[in-house]
Amino acid sequence: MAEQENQEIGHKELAHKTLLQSDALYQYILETSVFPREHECMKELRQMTEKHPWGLMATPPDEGQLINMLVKLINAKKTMEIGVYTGYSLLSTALALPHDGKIFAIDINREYYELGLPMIEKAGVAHKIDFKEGYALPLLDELLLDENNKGAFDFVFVDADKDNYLNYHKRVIELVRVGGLIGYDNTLWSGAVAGPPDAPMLDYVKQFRSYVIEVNKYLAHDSRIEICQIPVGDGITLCRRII
Ligand SMILES: C[S@@+](CC[C@H](N)C(=O)[O-])C[C@H]1O[C@@H](n2cnc3c(N)ncnc32)[C@H](O)[C@@H]1O
Repeated sequence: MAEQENQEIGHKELAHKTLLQSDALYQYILETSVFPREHECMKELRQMTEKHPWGLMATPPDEGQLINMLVKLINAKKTMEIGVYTGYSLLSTALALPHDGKIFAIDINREYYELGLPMIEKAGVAHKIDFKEGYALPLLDELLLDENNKGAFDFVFVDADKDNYLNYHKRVIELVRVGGLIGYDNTLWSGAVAGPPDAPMLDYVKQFRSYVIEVNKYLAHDSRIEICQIPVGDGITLCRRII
């Protein structure tokens, strides 16, 4: 019984990430809005990633579509991604950027990135990506040593270790320009943020739940930003820097 409850509050059968109650509705959104528009190389990358043992880590296709739209709406040219994995959100960003746009992309694991790289190359956007293998925190600190990087980024997508989100925010807020956007992924954390701490939940959900709650509280009261919580995928909090 407990195991069954666990599955019910986690990602549905671990087959996809969505907070929608009905799988049929999610499928409807994908089939009517996302898949007909999905770039051929994004599709290839997504299908390859779905077969990877950690495939569930990837940004889901409806969220990828949202990121692509946001990057275009704010006319972003210089962006950053923290947590690349095989590159689904990276490719959706790269495709939205102008030809001379740039993404500073960070991940501790280059092998993951290299799995998706052939599809990024096929899409003709690999030249926009500056991939850095390493831990994000020291790389952000290094960027901050150069005054020219402060306020230089139009968009930053944060999708790595949840226990560091607050540390990332303290740095990224200085790197994004006023009027620019930061997207923090997984901020609804399978819905566990709204449930009691002793509710049945998958181990990894339990492990990081308090960090996600802490960052959500912080963002809600940070006067340097306006925020908007969007229940797409596992929840993305958009933060627009205002001062
Ligand atoms: C959820 S996945 C990213 C998914 C990706 N955005 C996508 O669309 O497929 C998280 C990634 O963060 C990376 N990561 C975890 N901790 C990190 C850290 N401290 N610094 C940099 N990358 C990290 C992992 O290697 C993993 O590839």
